[in-house]
Amino acid sequence: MRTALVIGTGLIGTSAALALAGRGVHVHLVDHDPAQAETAAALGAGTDRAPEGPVDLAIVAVPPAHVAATLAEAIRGGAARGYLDVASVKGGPRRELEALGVDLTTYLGTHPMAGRERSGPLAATADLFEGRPWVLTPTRDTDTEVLNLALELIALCRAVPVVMDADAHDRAVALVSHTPQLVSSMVAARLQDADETAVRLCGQGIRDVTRIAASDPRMWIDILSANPGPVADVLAAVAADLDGTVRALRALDSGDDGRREDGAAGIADVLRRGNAGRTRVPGKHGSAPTVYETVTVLIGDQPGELARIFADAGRAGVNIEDVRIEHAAGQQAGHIQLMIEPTAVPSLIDTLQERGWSLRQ
Ligand SMILES: NC(=O)c1ccc[n+]([C@@H]2O[C@H](COP(=O)([O-])OP(=O)(O)OC[C@H]3O[C@@H](n4cnc5c(N)ncnc54)[C@H](O)[C@@H]3O)[C@@H](O)[C@H]2O)c1
Ligand SMILES: O=C(O)C(=O)C[C@]1(C(=O)O)C=C[C@@H](O)C=C1
Repeated sequence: MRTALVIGTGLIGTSAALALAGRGVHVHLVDHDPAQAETAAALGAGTDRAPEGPVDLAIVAVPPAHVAATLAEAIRGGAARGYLDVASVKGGPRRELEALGVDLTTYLGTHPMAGRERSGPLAATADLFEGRPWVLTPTRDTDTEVLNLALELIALCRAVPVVMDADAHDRAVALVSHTPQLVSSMVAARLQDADETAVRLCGQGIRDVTRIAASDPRMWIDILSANPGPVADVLAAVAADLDGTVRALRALDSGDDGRREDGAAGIADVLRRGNAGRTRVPGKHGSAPTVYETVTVLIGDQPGELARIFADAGRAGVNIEDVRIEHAAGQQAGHIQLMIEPTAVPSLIDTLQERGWSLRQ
């Protein structure tokens, strides 16, 4: 692929453009808000000048409700040899395109399973898709050329291609993406009017559960409107668990020993099923889940602390698999949690203690 056109230069469009531009593809950037395309160009994602002729691949990265109309216009205008979209839902946009009577042989519906709770080009990064699944939904009519262009895009973004049927994709993301978004929003919504004395105690648990509650509601209204049935099915199952859990907690709160025992069994059941589900979440880069050990270290809120601790971990020969930072309320310090292979724990602890770091249990 030598040339590409990205239509919609927000988080996803600009991230793909940055990856392509960084690997030598000439990328043109278009957005219905020209300031967004200008920002993406200033970040090094390509040029905001229109291409002079058809490009190799057009990537449509606009909100789901605008995907079909944007694609139809690009296909009818002959903007590219192949066209794909990256929307979070696949069945609806394809049916809308079919209804518009567009020739769909050069079109492929795709969905990278990577993103962030922030929107716009300034949130984009060239490595957003690295190691992440990128779903392709070809049909019998899809041209081999557009399939090959999509595979090249995915390889250039260092993602992992996964081929699926569009409706099966929508049912899968209802479970692993769309319902989690709603549940995160509902937990975060409890905080809206909560007392400040409670909110200032927020620790890592609630940060983990509510990160995606900061996502753009307009985008999610679009996504959920295009996948309401499958999401309602999963949410109904969650609601049944919620009902059972409330009943178990009420029983635990009663004065009757038998009811309390039943309540404890109900709570244990949901927690154990949660453990079992969590072990099925793939690890970094889509590999089999790995259980890491966490080493927690106190860090000061001053320049260079993170660089210093990473350098000391490097000195211990330890690969940091994941990292989290928790800032202590009202203090010039915080905790950094370093997730590492269990066998590396003794050597990391020894080195960090030698280098004067304060470790926490
Ligand atoms: N945010 C995520 O985590 C994520 C992950 C994977 C896929 N997606 C999908 O990627 C697409 C883009 O999402 P995003 O997070 O980058 O959103 P975003 O809000 O960051 O960017 C969308 C961009 O599209 C532009 N736009 C809107 N309508 C347009 C039109 N008709 N023509 C041209 N430009 C238009 C907007 O000005 C904006 O710059 C969506 O379809 C979304 O479902 C999002
Ligand atoms: O990590 C996040 O912030 C995301 O919400 C990303 C996420 C997801 O659910 O995994 C959200 C929607 C997209 O369609 C794909 C990815």
